[in-house]
Amino acid sequence: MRVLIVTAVPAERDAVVRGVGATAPEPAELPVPGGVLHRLSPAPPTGPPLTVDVLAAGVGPAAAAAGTAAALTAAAVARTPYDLAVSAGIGGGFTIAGPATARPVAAGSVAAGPATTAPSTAGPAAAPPAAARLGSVVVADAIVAADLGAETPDGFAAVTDLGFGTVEHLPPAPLVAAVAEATDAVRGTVLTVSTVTGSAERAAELLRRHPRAVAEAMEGFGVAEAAAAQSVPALEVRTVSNAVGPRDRAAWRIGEALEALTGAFATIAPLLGTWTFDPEGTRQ
Ligand SMILES: O=C(O)c1cccc(C(=O)CC[C@H]2O[C@@H](n3cnc4c(=O)[nH]cnc43)[C@H](O)[C@@H]2O)c1
Repeated sequence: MRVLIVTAVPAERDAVVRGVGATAPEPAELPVPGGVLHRLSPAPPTGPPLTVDVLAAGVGPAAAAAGTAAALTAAAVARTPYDLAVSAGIGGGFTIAGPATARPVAAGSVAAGPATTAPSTAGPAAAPPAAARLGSVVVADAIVAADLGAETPDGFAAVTDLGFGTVEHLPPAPLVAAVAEATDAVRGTVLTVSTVTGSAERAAELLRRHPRAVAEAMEGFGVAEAAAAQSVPALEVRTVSNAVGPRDRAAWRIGEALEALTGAFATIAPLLGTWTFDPEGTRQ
């Protein structure tokens, strides 16, 4: 099993490396076009060998897509293709749970505490999931480009409404379920935005358009789009550093979120070691 994990910044990469590396020696550093892979080969307790490469590709969907495409292509050309691409890092959490119609937006404050796990049967069409609180782990069951489209007199139109491309990628459901259950994560839609939300109004608008959104970040769709172009499944794992809403950078709990990211990947790495996919993405 070969897994590519893509973060935005080196601090996130290092947090992931610490988590995966709990059972591995020091990472080797391998150059790829435009970046450096940190390669870890943790020994899974059973099953086939696991290679995990972690890449800090930069902030935003374009940098994420470029870095992911470069790493996937280099691996494919070397005849050692990846089986899975993971977008990982910190993110903003939609901190209030409940049905879309009764889902007010947090006005800047984040309720600390353990994550509430969404029902294990929840899929993209199910009821809105639980709140993604500070420090909680979020696993995307849908990776959605939230601002890829056009403003029209009738409001926002996604590129798909205009007849182009895609705005959503769905990670393999069995893998999402296994990773979310193992990490006690909130499961739901993770939005990819090019502009960090900075107002209650914008947060409310995003939730109105995406009632199952649990978090926003800036790279997931880029990773997933690059992976889809090479028929590689994608996953997105975030830990919540701040509430989506009025901008209050001083309230971001980056250290806590990075620690949670390390903890999440210490749990996820052994799972990946035993994971294989069939063409439908179901577990074998
Ligand atoms: O300043 C630091 O020490 C530091 C350490 C690790 C990460 C950062 C970042 O600023 C990472 C930016 C990254 O975080 C995602 N993110 C986090 N919160 C949000 C949000 O509310 N809305 C959108 N994105 C968010 C995003 O993916 C950025 O790439 C700093």
